[in-house]
Amino acid sequence: MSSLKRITALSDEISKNSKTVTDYLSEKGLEAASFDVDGLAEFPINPSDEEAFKARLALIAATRELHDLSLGPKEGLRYLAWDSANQLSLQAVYEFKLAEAVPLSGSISYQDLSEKVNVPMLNLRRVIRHAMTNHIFHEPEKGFVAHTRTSRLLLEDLPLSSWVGFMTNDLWLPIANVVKAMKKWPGSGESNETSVNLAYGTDTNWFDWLQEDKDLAKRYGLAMQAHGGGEGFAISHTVNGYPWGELGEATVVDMGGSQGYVSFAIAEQFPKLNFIVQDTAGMRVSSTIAKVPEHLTDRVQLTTHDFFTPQTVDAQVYFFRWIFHGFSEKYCIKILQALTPALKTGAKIVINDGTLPEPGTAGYVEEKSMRTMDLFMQITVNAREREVDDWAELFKQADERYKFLKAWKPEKSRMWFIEAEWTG
Ligand SMILES: C[S@@+](CC[C@H](N)C(=O)[O-])C[C@H]1O[C@@H](n2cnc3c(N)ncnc32)[C@H](O)[C@@H]1O
Repeated sequence: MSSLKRITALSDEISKNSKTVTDYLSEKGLEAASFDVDGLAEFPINPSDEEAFKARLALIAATRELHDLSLGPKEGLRYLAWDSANQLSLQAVYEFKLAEAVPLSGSISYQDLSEKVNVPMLNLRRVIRHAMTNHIFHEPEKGFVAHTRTSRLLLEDLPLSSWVGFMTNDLWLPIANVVKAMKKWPGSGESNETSVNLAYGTDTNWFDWLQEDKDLAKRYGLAMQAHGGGEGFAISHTVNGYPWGELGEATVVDMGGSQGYVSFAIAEQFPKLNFIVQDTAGMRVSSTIAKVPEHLTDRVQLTTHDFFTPQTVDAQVYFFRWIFHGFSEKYCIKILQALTPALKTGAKIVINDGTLPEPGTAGYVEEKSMRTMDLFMQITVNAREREVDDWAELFKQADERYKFLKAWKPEKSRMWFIEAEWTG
């Protein structure tokens, strides 16, 4: 397609998809998301409303491409490289607690704000004015700062503001050390040979290291909550995306199942299933242990088991959600091998995890999200997201008696199901 035609096609697509979205919202008497301080922080489009849901994703992809095309490759690359300044202004907003210091209604002068947060006026004003180019705060009249819906989220949504702090504060130095780590430890799958180790001068792996700092551990936990609340990661996809009902009366071992919240959700909907939720001893101390809801106590048990040690529980299904993407091949193979002592012929291994789409096959939003997640797994733990073929290979390498069955992505989910069977 000629470059002129591409621009016209994109703008037509944008106009068509905006109309689909706005028609859908106005028919329901709803508003769109907005930067207005009292506006909506999210589009109220139910994923089951296929047309509007898909139109919005197409709108994001087309506006992004048209934006980049309008810049052109040369200017685009210049911008791309120095857009790390976005991280800088966002970090300053987080670190100086500016969302708390700006009043929710009305505005505050830069001078008063500067005194309130104890940051010199000129430095403060420039980071805020840069943040404003990303819709964080606005300047209703010259010299005054007021909230937008985006900055208000930093004030009111603790998991999301923790995500911001975690990414801009805690992971910024590691990000700057990834290439250095790749040169120092080429191809390493060890979780203590990462950019985090270089950035913070530690030999300890990421999870142990972050537990040493209570504030960081808390911020990480909240940030992961914000990530789990992101589009496509809801537990409902785990509950509805696998034919749990076809298992009949069965026991599922939820390995690395944390405090059991995923098992609770599946158990609620499938009354014939029993769950053994295994996690490390550290997750079973009184300060972290969740209560099993009263009506599920006879079907869900929280237990302790290290998945690198031989499995002893006899079950029909061994379930892993968000486990394998946190480990390199060597360790994933160890986890699968440690299962084999307990496996009976026909036992299923069910994995619910990220999977990289074949390049160009997923929409822009999903592709970008999964590619970014893949990089973050490298940054923190030298792990990776996998393609479908990689999953099949993983089972093969662990033990020839594993038979890889299939991998699929429930519609609208960003997480996949990967299923294998024990034939031994
Ligand atoms: C990313 S979380 C996933 C939790 C849960 N499956 C979910 O979907 O939200 C990883 C979990 O694996 C657990 N874990 C890490 N190492 C483990 C090990 N060696 N044995 C058992 N569980 C482990 C962690 O404590 C944590 O609960």
